[in-house]
Amino acid sequence: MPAIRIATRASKLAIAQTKLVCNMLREVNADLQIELVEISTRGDRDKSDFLYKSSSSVGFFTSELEKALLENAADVAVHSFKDLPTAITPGLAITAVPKRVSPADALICSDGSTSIKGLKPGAVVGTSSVRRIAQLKHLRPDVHARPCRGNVDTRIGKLRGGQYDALILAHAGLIRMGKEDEISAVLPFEDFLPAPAQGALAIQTRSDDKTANVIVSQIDDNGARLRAELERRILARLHGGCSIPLGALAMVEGDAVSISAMIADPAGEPFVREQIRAQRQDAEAAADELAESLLANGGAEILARFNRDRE
Ligand SMILES: NCc1[nH]cc(CCC(=O)O)c1CC(=O)O
Repeated sequence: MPAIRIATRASKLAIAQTKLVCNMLREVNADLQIELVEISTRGDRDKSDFLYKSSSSVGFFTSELEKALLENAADVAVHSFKDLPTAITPGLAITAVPKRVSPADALICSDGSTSIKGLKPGAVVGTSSVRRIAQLKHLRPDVHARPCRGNVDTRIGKLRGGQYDALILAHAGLIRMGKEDEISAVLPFEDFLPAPAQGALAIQTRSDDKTANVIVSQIDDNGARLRAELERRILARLHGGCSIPLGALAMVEGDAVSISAMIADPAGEPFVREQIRAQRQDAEAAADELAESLLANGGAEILARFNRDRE
């Protein structure tokens, strides 16, 4: 059998994620030959602080990987699902969403605080995500959010160097990089909703590549896919794929699903958060209903203002 070529970003986290995927693929296919194709993306090269406000950030971490698939320079691309725009690229398919690790956000503090409420007055928190900033300011109007980019090690280095009092990062990324010891708190969903599909991976192939599709589809996890797709459905209804101050989390328990979502001004107010429950077969309609309800109850104004301010 010829080697399957897997495109990955070259960051430590991306490589760690891709190795996990390689292991999953080998578990279902013991003698699979794998070749890694490392690709640098705009997101890896651009270190500007205000990335997440810019509408040109669509596909920032993913479009070069998609291009490699379309040009037949690779057969499989491994993405952090939350980085993938909601608009699907013709010719490509998400063939697997493997079992998801934690969707939560995590707090790393330099002063021993173990919650957002416990941060010292006026603390400086490093994050460039408008979703994290909005929820942080909602809970603690007195703290300051300051942009923080770079890979996980760079960010933690800046924290230890005294540039910030705390950081908010994806729990999943910290787990995958073996940095769980650094975590001060995993943020509870009641306070803090994750980005749509955070913690999930999207494994993409060419739609017509039967060989790759047969192999890759074996590591798909039904529940992980359903949850991530419901969350992204809300994102798609509220926006195309650029980064907006939206959190969404779907939970599946047996035949029932519950979906929570929030949209807020990055200043922390106005802030709208709602939840809906439904039977699994009605889950898509429930996600649409939740998105409409958010928009009707203040979300439309929040979004209009956000989009105006970032132009
Ligand atoms: N855009 C950055 C990004 N994309 C995916 C992850 C973490 C892993 C994941 O959410 O699956 C991160 C870093 C972070 O948010 O802290």
